[in-house]
Amino acid sequence: MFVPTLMGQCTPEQQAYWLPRALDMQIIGTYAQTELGHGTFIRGLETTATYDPETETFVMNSPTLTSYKWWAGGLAKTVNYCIVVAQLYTKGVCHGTHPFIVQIRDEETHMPRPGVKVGDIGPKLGFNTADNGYLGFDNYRIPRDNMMMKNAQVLKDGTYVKVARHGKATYGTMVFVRVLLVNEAAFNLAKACTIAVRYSAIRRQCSPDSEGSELQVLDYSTQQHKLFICIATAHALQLNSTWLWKTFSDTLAAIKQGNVDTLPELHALSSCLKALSTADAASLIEQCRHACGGHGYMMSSGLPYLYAFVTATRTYEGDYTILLLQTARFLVKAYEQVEAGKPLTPTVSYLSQAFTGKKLPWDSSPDGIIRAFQALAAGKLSSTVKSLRKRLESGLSYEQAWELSTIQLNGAAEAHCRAVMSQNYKSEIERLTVNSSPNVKLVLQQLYKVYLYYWALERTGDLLLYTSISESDIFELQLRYEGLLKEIRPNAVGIVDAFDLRDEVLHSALGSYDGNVYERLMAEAQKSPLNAEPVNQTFHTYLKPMMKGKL
Ligand SMILES: CC(C)(COP(=O)(O)OP(=O)(O)OC[C@H]1O[C@@H](n2cnc3c(N)ncnc32)[C@H](O)[C@@H]1OP(=O)(O)O)[C@@H](O)C(=O)NCCC(=O)NCCSC(=O)/C=C/CCCCCCCCCCCCC(=O)O
Ligand SMILES: Cc1cc2nc3c(=O)[nH]c(=O)nc-3n(C[C@H](O)[C@H](O)[C@H](O)COP(=O)(O)OP(=O)(O)OC[C@H]3O[C@@H](n4cnc5c(N)ncnc54)[C@H](O)[C@@H]3O)c2cc1C
Repeated sequence: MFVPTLMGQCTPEQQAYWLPRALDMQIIGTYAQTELGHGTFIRGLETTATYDPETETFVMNSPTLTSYKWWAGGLAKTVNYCIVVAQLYTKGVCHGTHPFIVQIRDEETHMPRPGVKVGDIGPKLGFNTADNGYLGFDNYRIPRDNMMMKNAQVLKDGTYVKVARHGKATYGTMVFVRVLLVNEAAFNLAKACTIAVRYSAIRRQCSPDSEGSELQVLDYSTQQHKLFICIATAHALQLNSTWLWKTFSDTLAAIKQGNVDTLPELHALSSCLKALSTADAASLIEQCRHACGGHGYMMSSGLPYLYAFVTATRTYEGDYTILLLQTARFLVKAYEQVEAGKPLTPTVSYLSQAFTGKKLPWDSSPDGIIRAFQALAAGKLSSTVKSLRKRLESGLSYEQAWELSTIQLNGAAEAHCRAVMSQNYKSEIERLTVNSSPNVKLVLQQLYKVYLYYWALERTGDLLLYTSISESDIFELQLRYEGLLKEIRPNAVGIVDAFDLRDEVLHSALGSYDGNVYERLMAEAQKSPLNAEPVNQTFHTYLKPMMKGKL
């Protein structure tokens, strides 16, 4: 996050000074925005940067315990520089949060600079290879030039100058990392399902008829139900990640030309796609662990590490709930656009359906299900706006009405994102497989149908509300979904092998390519320190005295 912020928030002159040093690892930095007391509410951050024109410096301070920077990766013991997001004061006026480059340790001795308090925040659920730290300032001075001045400046005499035309220029790094995190979610889910599917092909358990041999657990329908949605989702996230990256690049190019019109849609898309991709990946990685029984609970399976790493992404770079609410904010505005007869941006063009007043005729084809997801999203948004307006009519303020409607707002945002992801998934597969062999086309079509059928069956309640789907349609769809799982089964191992993830990347006794699961589990067990000697010394110090009643 240090380098992307230098690139996004510094003037060309500042980049010329800082970037080469950062890229050459002459300095190591982190991005310190979150505080002990605030992570989501950026405008509530308490760290201050007060400009002193006498010395042409900013004085950094942590006025309260809750103002201590908290969480930044590498902050505890690794970095010697930080990008610190602080409330900027000059001439007695607060201009809100701005980014500053702050040296916190001596480049030679690595000792913390005078006025800097820094340390580790302690053990975490995962991410323990990163020394996330805390940071406090006590009247610590930095040069004026260390304010990152691409979007705003403070002149030598303390005059504040706003440069960027759009108010959220300083949030650019977060959008960039959110876009990256969709790809990270796909990559880590692909690892987990490779591990779980390979293991499920090796693992044999139970024989339905007492004479027969035990079945591969991958042959069980319930195991296929657990795992094939994981494979389909890994592809869905990867294709949406590529699509979002292009949207991000196009928006950046437009902003460089001074056109910020597509920024709100990019923020809405990056928010909900980051939220859903990280939440789906985390829950499906845990589902992969569940599918591997006891051995999935071993650290040597690689699955606990993957879960602990990915579940953090649901929180950092914008908590799941918060980001969906950002998307909901954009959707409510789009709804009002439709009412006013104004044109809509591409990803919300389907919202006009919300005004037909009719249920969408059910069509179980892939395109029909995608249209159903769009009708569902439009219907949920319409119902949410109705609740919002009912509360406003009761005399509540907009903020109060909004807060009371946030459960529905989040539901509408999730439905919108599912519709966007489904549309992208199918259209990207069709675009990318134009020249593919029939077999590849068939397998990838089977996977996106698993995705569509799975989520349609997960959302039958909403489909009954907003489409003409009937009980028998749902019954038929369930049978079709279960049949599709059986069609995929023969190719399942080949499909995860196609992720082409080396053993060194998987780090898994269960998922290694050679399938020698039991030998690897035993080999990993031998590494346990408890196996260093036949009798551990605790027998003599605790167990034996206890058994002799002497403890
Ligand atoms: C958005 C908030 C929640 C609210 O902000 P606020 O200022 O109050 O704004 P609002 O009033 O809600 O809205 C005002 C308007 O501004 C618009 N807006 C808001 N945000 C943005 C934005 N980002 N872009 C554009 N527009 C924006 C909003 O729509 C409103 O517009 P309008 O008025 O409706 O028109 C805000 O508080 C917020 O964002 N909070 C979340 C805080 C957050 O995200 N914190 C993150 C801290 S940093 C962090 O967590 C870092 C984590 C690092 C972990 C490790 C990262 C690993 C990277 C993985 C990738 C690895 C890739 C390489 C792998 C390899 O090489 O192998
Ligand atoms: C592994 C990891 C690495 C991190 N790395 C960094 C880093 O390098 N740099 C950095 O600056 N930060 C980092 N963070 C911090 C991260 O950005 C914050 O944790 C995140 O932004 C969430 O903020 P918070 O922790 O204050 O949670 P809070 O915002 O306090 O959320 C707590 C709960 O309150 C809910 N909530 C909060 N506000 C609202 C609201 N307005 N409406 C409804 N519900 C609400 C949330 O949904 C959540 O359920 C990291 C965090 C983790 C876990």
